[in-house]
Amino acid sequence: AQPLEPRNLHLGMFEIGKPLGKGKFGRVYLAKERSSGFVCALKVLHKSELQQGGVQKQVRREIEIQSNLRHPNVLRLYGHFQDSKRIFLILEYAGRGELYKHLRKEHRFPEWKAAHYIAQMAAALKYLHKKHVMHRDIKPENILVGIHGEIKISDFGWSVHAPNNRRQTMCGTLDYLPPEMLKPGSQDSFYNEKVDLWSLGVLTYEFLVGEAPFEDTPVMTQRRIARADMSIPSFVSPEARDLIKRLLVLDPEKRIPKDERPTNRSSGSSKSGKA
Ligand SMILES: O=C(O)Cn1ncc2ncnc(NCCc3cnc(NC(=O)Nc4cccc(Cl)c4)s3)c21
Repeated sequence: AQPLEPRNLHLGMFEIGKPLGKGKFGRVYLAKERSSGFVCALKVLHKSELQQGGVQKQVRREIEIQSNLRHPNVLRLYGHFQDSKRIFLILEYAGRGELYKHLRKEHRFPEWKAAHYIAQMAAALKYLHKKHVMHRDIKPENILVGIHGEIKISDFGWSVHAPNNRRQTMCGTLDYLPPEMLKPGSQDSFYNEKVDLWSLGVLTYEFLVGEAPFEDTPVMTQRRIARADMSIPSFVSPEARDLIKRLLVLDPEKRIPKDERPTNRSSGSSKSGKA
């Protein structure tokens, strides 16, 4: 049954549990819907802070986009409600919390674990892109881990329908920004969901190496991104190196191209273009 069926959702319906974390715009709590016992995560957003941040429209868009998404590797947004001062997002609870905490603790993932995670990310992105939704903020901080170790892309606060030429003032790290979002050429420079494939390449690198490929001072990071200037350590396997190199391509249309002809390289195997 849909435990959160009634449209008149309100705070009194929930027993609030431990705090799960606090983001830039609000806190997240473990919560249980009283009548059904349904466990979820409740994100509390203060309208005043959203106004100050000028992000109310983004929250509305996130709710609209994410309410229609159903995929095992995309964190569910079950519903939302508000009172005079706050907006509440009713989210799927991810039992093993934030992926970046696991990454920092382990420094970097062994290839079997990184491959398992990147395969799930690729499946989630394939699903999102088929619906012409681009996330635009893929990074370890926006990936959660479920109780069975499966990963969930979360926080669609920056997601939009593709294509898009809106200039968003980015906050947070530049490390994951694709070149086409760094300095859009002319005003009508559109970018599309391929931006997520660049970020997937950065994520693959960071899982395997333990730091982002273009990590540097902000100015240098932008310059290195614009040139796809990175070096891959020798302990990274040839297969992983190949995947990173196929994702961190400056031309968005050349990232993991769909109908790639196997290159007739003399040495090495020519792999199919399948992502
Ligand atoms: O991650 C943690 O801190 C702790 N944690 N641990 C377990 C767990 N299980 C589920 N959710 C968690 N956290 C909430 C993740 C989010 C999902 N969707 C969001 N959307 C959003 O913040 N939107 C938003 C806000 C303000 C402005 C704008 Cl523009 C958009 S946040 C969990």
